[in-house]
Amino acid sequence: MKISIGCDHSALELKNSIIAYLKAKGHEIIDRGTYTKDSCDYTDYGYLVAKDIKDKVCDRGIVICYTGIGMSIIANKVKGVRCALVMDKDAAKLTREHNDSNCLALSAKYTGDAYAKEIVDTWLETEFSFNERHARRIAKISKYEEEF
Ligand SMILES: O=C(CO)[C@H](O)[C@H](O)[C@H](O)COP(=O)(O)O
Repeated sequence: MKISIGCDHSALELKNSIIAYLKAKGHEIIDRGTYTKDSCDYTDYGYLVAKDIKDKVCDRGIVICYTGIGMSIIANKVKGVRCALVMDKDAAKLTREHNDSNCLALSAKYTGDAYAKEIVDTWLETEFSFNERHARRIAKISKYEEEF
């Protein structure tokens, strides 16, 4: 899979660790930064990843900040992006099955390195359940998005 990934200063180590992990598994990575621990704004990196999803230059996106909240907010501003902030493996599975989420937000504060990788694996490996009610709700998200 081609995965775009970005973080702010608070999540640099987790981002780099996940990138190394995913590359070792054969995934293609677009690293949108940040690249140093200098304080920066999560908005700029979350936007770049979300834009990659919107522009279809990647299959999925992963965004990471201290809580994961800021990143999920900015990513969800971009049309077509369904970003889920996930701290639990079961939720990683459910957000793929129910929401067909195309972006995963992680927290460097609340989620340790090993568990974050388990979440990433689950999220990448779980397919959307092509169920009428889930498809209908996702279509409504797109419809409401068009209205604003
Ligand atoms: O947006 C956030 C909070 O929801 C992110 O976790 C940021 O990483 C955090 O705000 C960064 O804070 P800092 O004090 O500038 O390191």
